[in-house]
Amino acid sequence: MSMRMVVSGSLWGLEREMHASLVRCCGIRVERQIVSCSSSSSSSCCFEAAPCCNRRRVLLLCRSVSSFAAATGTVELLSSSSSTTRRLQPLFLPLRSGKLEASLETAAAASELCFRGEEEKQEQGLEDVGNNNCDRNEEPELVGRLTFRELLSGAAALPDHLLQRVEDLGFKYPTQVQKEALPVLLSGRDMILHAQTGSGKTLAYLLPMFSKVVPTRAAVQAIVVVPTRELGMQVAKVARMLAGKSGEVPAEEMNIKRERGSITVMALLDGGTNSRQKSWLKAAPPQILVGTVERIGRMIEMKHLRTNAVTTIVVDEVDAMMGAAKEGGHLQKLLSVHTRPEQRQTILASATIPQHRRFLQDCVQNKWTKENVVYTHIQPEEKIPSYLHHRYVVCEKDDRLQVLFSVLQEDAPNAAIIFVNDQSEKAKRVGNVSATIAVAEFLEKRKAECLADGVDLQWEPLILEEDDHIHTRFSTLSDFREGGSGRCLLVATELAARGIDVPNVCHVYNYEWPQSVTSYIHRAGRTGRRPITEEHGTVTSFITPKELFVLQRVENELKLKFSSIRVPT
Ligand SMILES: Nc1ncnc2c1ncn2[C@@H]1O[C@H](COP(=O)(O)OP(=O)(O)OP(=O)(O)O)[C@@H](O)[C@H]1O
Repeated sequence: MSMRMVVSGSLWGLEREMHASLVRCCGIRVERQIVSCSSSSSSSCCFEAAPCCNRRRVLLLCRSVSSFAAATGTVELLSSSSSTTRRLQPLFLPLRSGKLEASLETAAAASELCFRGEEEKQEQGLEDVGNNNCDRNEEPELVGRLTFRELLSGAAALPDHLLQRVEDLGFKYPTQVQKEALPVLLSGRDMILHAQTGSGKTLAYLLPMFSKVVPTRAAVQAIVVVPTRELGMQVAKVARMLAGKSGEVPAEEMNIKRERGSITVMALLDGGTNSRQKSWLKAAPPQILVGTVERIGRMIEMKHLRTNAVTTIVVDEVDAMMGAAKEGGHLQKLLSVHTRPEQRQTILASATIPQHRRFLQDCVQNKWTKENVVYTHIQPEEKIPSYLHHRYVVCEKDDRLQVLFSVLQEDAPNAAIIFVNDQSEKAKRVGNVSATIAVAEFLEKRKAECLADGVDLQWEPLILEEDDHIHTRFSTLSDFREGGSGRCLLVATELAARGIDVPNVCHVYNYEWPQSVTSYIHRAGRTGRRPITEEHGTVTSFITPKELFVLQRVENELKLKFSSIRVPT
């Protein structure tokens, strides 16, 4: 049986153990977990969990008698208004002297009758009294086929024109993260959205934002903060598609072209022309702004950007930004000085939120979010999508280019990203050739040699790195997205690791081993980006014999298995 689990503040730190114990003692697999930070957490957890209850059972673990009583009371209250909340199950878990499994067994035994009763009813094909035909969707095989319209009509409603827009764009079924997050976000709650790469977080945060924006009001009402220009262009493009702007709007001149009554989206990104951005913001403020944090901060401080009408702030890749000294400072100022949490809905999203409990506390203490922020973690046991295949090749540093060439020849990917590490400042100063250029030039050279022998590899190596001019970066990424006529191989630094979405990338190569496990997750997540189909993607790392030990660490931490490949001859 798979369930959702809700843990209140007093049980923080025990989730991981509880997942394992629930499987062992009760045969329950936790598919999603909610943590509430509020002081009256058990009651607020019930409210949080209620929207999910018409699809799955939700287990609410309480440690003290008083929180259990509060939870039971709230469930009863909710049940009188909605039959679906009968699937919300408070469980009293006294947890004396750390005996988690013993407490869990006793608690589960006490509630078993209730679960078994429901299972038996389902087996006999009996419908729950008072439940409408929603229950038919509770069959596991049908859950994945719930449409946006079914999910978002009724209590957690999305305006019809937006639902229509989503369907017109070809999105019929919500992904897991959208199913979980949208009802809660549409109720107006703040959220820390922690879900795997490629799981569809962008749509999950943009739809509630669009549902609140008033098209006739010429003021910035929503801000999406992103770490890089590249990700900003991508998010702005999705937002413009939702706003009904046809096709891609690459030139920032188009931002100002606002039809009466329609929502406008402006990209306020590093590298744009300051004076133009200023006059656009003044003459025709867009309703939605997608920007890099430094640029947004500067515009606010110079009083070109007014934030008094802002009702939503989204921070995408929040861990990357909070973790960077400069961006972190600007971001904190935006969240707690330039705007106030009680005046807005705040959504902080990422596929990686290290030390999430600490982060949750920081959010509340520093007033980055409201106190009752919901922490939504989709598939907490799976930090990386299960449909990625992880391989490694052992080779010495000096042989790496040749080995890369052989592996590429064998794989023949239509679109791939080859990651190298950022060049150090010292290496730049002494004028060393960057790894991106070394790899791309080598591939070009071998391509030419093969062509001279009558073999057309059809490779098109492209380079993406921070030091390139923004226009070069923009056109490189456009070329890569469009695919061109050949097999596109993007040789990129860490810049391409966060958020970039090119669905046909089937291979990622770590030409240089990433500097952290977090970086491995994000690089790997550039492939396998079709959340509904769960198509496989392959991640191949090139490591020296001395680096072999790092694989074990990643295997343990991410619970994955690397397979070794031999150098193709
Ligand atoms: N409901 C859906 N049905 C089909 N495809 C979807 C759906 N929602 C999103 N997608 C597609 O899934 C891909 C990944 O979505 P998105 O970029 O939002 O992922 P993400 O969770 O933000 O990933 P990352 O953490 O890597 O940034 C995109 O190509 C997007 O168009």
